[in-house]
Order: sequence, then C-alpha cells, then structure tokens
Amino acid sequence: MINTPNHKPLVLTMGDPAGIGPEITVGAWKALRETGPVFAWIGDPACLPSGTSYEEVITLTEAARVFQKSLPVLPLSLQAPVTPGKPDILNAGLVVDSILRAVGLTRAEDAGAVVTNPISKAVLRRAGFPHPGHTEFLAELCEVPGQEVMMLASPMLRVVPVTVHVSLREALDTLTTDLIVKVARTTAHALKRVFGIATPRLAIAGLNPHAGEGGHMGREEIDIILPAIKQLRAEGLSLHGPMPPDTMFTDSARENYDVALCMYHDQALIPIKTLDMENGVNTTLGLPIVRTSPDHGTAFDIAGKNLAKPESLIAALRLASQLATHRAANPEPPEKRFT
Ligand SMILES: NC(=O)C1=CN([C@@H]2O[C@H](COP(=O)(O)OP(=O)(O)OC[C@H]3O[C@@H](n4cnc5c(N)ncnc54)[C@H](O)[C@@H]3O)[C@@H](O)[C@H]2O)C=CC1
Ligand SMILES: NCC(=O)COP(=O)(O)O
Repeated sequence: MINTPNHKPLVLTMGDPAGIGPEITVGAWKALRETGPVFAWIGDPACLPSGTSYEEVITLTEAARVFQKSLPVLPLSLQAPVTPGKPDILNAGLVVDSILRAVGLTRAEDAGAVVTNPISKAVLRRAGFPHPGHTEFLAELCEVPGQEVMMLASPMLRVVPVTVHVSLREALDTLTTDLIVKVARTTAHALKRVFGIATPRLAIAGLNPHAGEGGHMGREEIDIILPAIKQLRAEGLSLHGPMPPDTMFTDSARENYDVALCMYHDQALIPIKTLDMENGVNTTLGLPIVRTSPDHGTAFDIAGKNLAKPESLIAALRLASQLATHRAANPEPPEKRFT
C-alpha cells in the first residue's frame, strides 16, 4: 500500500461526466498508481472508459488499499446516460453531489485535499446552480464566502486574478483598492504558509496600456492600484508595480517575482495557459482546506476520443498532496490568519 506524504488520500470529483474528466482520471491513475499520491474518484463508474480497472470502495482506507491495483471509486449514480461531448443538464445534480462529498470528506479530515475535475459552468447555470464556478462554491461550503482567491500555478509562473468570473465591464466596475489589498494579503499569506516562500514577491499588474502612461491612458493605476501598493508596502509586503501588463510576463521579468496579481481573469490566465497549459494547476487560496484542479476545462470537443492529456490533472494531484503536507506541518494560529 502507498500513501500520500500526509497519509491521507485525496478525493477527486467527477466533473462533467460528458467532458474529459473520466478519461484524464484514468490517465492520472495509471501514471500515479505506483508512486501516489493516492486518490479516490467520486463518480459513476458507468462514465469511465470501457475496460477501466476500478473498484468501488466505501472508505478512504479501503481506497488506499486498492489503489495500486484498481482506480478506487466512491460510487454515485447518474440520472441520464452519458454521451461524451454532449453534456446533459439531468446529470448536473450529481456533478454538484460529487463536489459536496469531496468537501465533506476533506473538512472531516478523512481526505487530505479536494481535487476537482472540470465542470461546465454554463450547464450548471442552466440547471439552477447559483455559483460562477468551483472557487466561489467551495468558499460557500467552507463558510468563508468572499475570502476565496483563485491562483493558477506552474513551474514557470503563478498568477492571481483580482476580479474573477465576471464580465470585463463588471471587472472594471468592481476593481477597488480594498479588493486588491484583500487579495494580495491572502495571496502573500498562502505563499508563505502553504507554498513555503518566506518573503513572497508580488508583481502588481497595471490595468491600462503602459500601466496608464502617467494618467494619459487611464487613471486606475493612480487612483486605485497605487494606493493599494502603498498600503501593502506599509504592512511589510514586497511588491513591484503597477507593471505594464504587456511586458510583465517575459522570461526576464518573471524572474523578479513569485506571483503576478492581475486585474481581470484573462490578464492572468492567458499568459499561464500560453506558457504552460500542460503543467498549470488551479488552486483556491483562502479556504480552510486544500483544493486544486487542472487549469483546463471540460474540452467537450475531444471528449471520448482518446486525445485528452492527463498532465495538468496529474500536476494538480501532486500539488494538492504537497500543499496538504505543507499545511499539516505548519498549523496556523487563528489570530494570524488574514481574512
Ligand atoms: N475548473 C473548471 O471546472 C473549469 C471549467 N471550464 C469550463 O470548461 C468548458 C469549456 O471551456 P473552454 O474554454 O472550451 O476550455 P477547455 O480548456 O475545455 O478547452 C480549450 C481547448 O483546449 C483543449 N484541451 C483542454 N484540455 C485539454 C487536455 N487535457 N488535453 C488536450 N486538449 C485539451 C480543448 O480540446 C479545446 O480545444 C466551459 O464550460 C468552462 O466553463 C473551464 C476552465 C476550468
Ligand atoms: N478559468 C478558470 C476557471 O474557470 C476555473 O474556475 P473554478 O471552477 O475553479 O472556479
């Protein structure tokens, strides 16, 4: 039997069963079965690729016992048959149940961390799911709504979008000094505590061309971003910025910081997915549990065609195990927590 370093198996959600989640789950299990980290998948085995060697289990102890031989499955039952590439709103409830179960097991400390397979936000929305994505839903489930911070990390770059799952227009309307300060504090704290970076260096992106060109191409840098930087520096954080967004992701620029705080979703996600889509991992900071996921989505266009690469999911499972281990070794006094 093999174990995660912190001796608790991870739990992996089903994601949209018509997406590539089932096949990358099997790919990740094949890659990790000898070495770990151990994980159990929470879903309906009917949607796994035919011929998959799996075993239904009831507990995570049992999951750890069978992991080398078979993919351990904590079973759920789908409402409708699955056709790869054709999501069915009837299965939305089960997609959510899988997330609920994973969070319950992790909060109860039976599992070491939650790893999520991709969901279709549009399908869940049509089914009445009120949250924009996992990030916000997990914060609700963990009773820390509004404290969540999305970070995407790869060996080449870490990025945090300050505004997340909103339209570009809404992102501009909701960007405030207070929001930047809050997100930067949570990010710096997580980099110290769970990533083991003693003095994290944060690069703060500008919003406008040339970071506003001294106010001639927009005033957000002067009115919103610089006041946040001043406040955070006064708290002792190490920051650069506002940096011109078009040059802050070059090879040489990236050497000067540990994370880039970006003002909107695509300012953060385009560089990391362009540089390192295969190794990118999405992780949620500000939660009382560890959560990671691959950086990509459901990829309905290739589902069931044996084209999906499991690398990002493998990286997500490995990072979840490392973060859970680091977190367990560095318990946090409640009064030190930035919320
Ligand atoms: N964490 C999550 O649950 C996420 C969910 N999504 C959801 O996924 C759905 C589809 O989003 P898209 O923007 O189309 O992005 P996507 O990442 O699903 O696909 C973009 C392109 O990359 C390819 N691709 C993605 N993952 C791949 C893999 N592992 N191996 C090989 N090729 C891969 C796809 O075939 C497609 O051509 C949306 O509903 C979105 O909400 C998107 C990102 C994250
Ligand atoms: N673009 C990242 C993304 O959509 C992931 O969202 P979440 O489901 O992890 O909140």
